[in-house]
Amino acid sequence: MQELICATSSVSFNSLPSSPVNHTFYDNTRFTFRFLRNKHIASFPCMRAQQSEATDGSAINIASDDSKVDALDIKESKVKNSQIDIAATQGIKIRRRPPTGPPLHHVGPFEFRLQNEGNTPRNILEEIVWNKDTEVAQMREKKPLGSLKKATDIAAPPRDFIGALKASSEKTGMPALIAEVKKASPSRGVLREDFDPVEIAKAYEKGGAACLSVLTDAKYFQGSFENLEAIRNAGVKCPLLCKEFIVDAWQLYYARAKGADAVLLIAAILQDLDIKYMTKICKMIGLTVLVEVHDENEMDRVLEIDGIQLIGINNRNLETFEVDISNTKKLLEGERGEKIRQKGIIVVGESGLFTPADVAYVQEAGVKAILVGESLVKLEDPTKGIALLFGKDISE
Ligand SMILES: O=P(O)(O)OC[C@@H](O)[C@@H](O)c1c[nH]c2ccccc12
Repeated sequence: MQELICATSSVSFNSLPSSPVNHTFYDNTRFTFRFLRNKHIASFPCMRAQQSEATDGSAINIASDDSKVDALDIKESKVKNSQIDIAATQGIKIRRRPPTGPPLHHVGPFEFRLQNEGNTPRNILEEIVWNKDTEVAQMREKKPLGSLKKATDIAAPPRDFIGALKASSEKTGMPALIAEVKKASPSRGVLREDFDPVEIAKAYEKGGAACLSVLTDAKYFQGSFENLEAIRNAGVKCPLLCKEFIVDAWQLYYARAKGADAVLLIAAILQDLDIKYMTKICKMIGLTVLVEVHDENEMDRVLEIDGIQLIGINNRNLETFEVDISNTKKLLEGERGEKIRQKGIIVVGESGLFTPADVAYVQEAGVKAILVGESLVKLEDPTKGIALLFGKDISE
C-alpha cells in the first residue's frame, strides 16, 4: 500500500487510495501530486467541503524531476510552518503532530526510528492527538471516504440533539443531562469494572437523561464505536454524542455511519478554520456540533464563528487534568455571557459535577445542560445516581 505524507493542512489527510484522481474529497481543490520512490506526496493549499467525485485530471500535476521535488518540499515545509504559525496566533498550544515528523523514517528501502525531544508529546492531550492522527490514518486505509459516505447515506436518520436538551430543561426547570457512557479515563483509571454500555445507557435513559455521550476512544478511555452502535441498535431513544478526539473530517462521516447524532469538536486542538470547515460538513450530514472550550481565549475564538449553537465549557483542563467547576462561571461572566445569550447559544457545563450543589452552581452561572460521567457511571445503579445528582427524580 502506498503512503501519502501530507503536512499542508492542520486537518490530517494521511492516506489516499492509490488513484487520487477518483478520490472524492478534493473536488475543486488544486493539489499537486507526485511519486517519490514508493511514496506519494501530495500538497494542496487548503481543504474544501467535499461534494462530488474529483475527476478533473488537469488539476493534477505529476512532478517527477528532482527540481520540482525540491520545490515541493520547500512549499510543503512553508505551508506546514504557516499552519503552526496560525495555530500560535490563535493561542493553540497543542501541536497536532510531532514537529520533527513521525518517529518512523524511511531511507531508501530501510526504515528506522528516531528518538529526539521534538517527538515527545508535552502533555496527555498532545499524546492523545498524535496517537489519534496515526489511528485515523490506518482506519482511513481500511475504509476510504467513498465507502464511508455510502454507509452514511443509509445510516438511520440523525435525531434532534439540541431539541432534546431544550425539551428536557423546559420540562424539569433544571439543566438537561447529557449522561456519559465512560469506562475509564487517563486521569481516573477504570471507573467501573463490570461495564455493560447498553445497560448503562438504558439506566441513564430511565433516570431522565436527555442525551447520552459515548466515549469511542479505545486507547485512553477504553471506549469503542461498537459501544456507540450497540447503544443505538438497542432502541435507546436519547440522541447520542460521539465523544472522540476529532482531528480529521473523515471521523465525522465515520461517527455518523456508526449512528452518532452529535460530535465533539475541541477548540484546544482545532484551529478556527478547522472548526468552521468541520461544522459545515456536520451540517451537511445532519450531525449536531458541540464545541468544547476551556478558557477565555477558546471561548472568544468560538464566539466569532458563525453557526455555533452549542458550546461546552470543560471544567477539566485536558492538559493537566485539573478540575475546577468555577471555570464554567468564569467563562460566562460579563460581556461574554451577554454575547452568548444574544446569540441564543446553549451552554453545557462539563466535568467534575457530583452533587445537587454543583448542579445548582453551574445552573446559576447560566448553563442549560450538563455533561456528567464519573459521578453517575461509578454508582451501582446509574438511574438512582441521576436522582442523587439532581437532588430529585427528573425522569417524570
Ligand atoms: O467524568 P466527568 O468528570 O463527569 O466528565 C465528563 C466529561 O465532561 C468528560 O469525560 C470530558 C469532557 N470533555 C472531554 C473530551 C474528551 C474526553 C472526555 C471529556
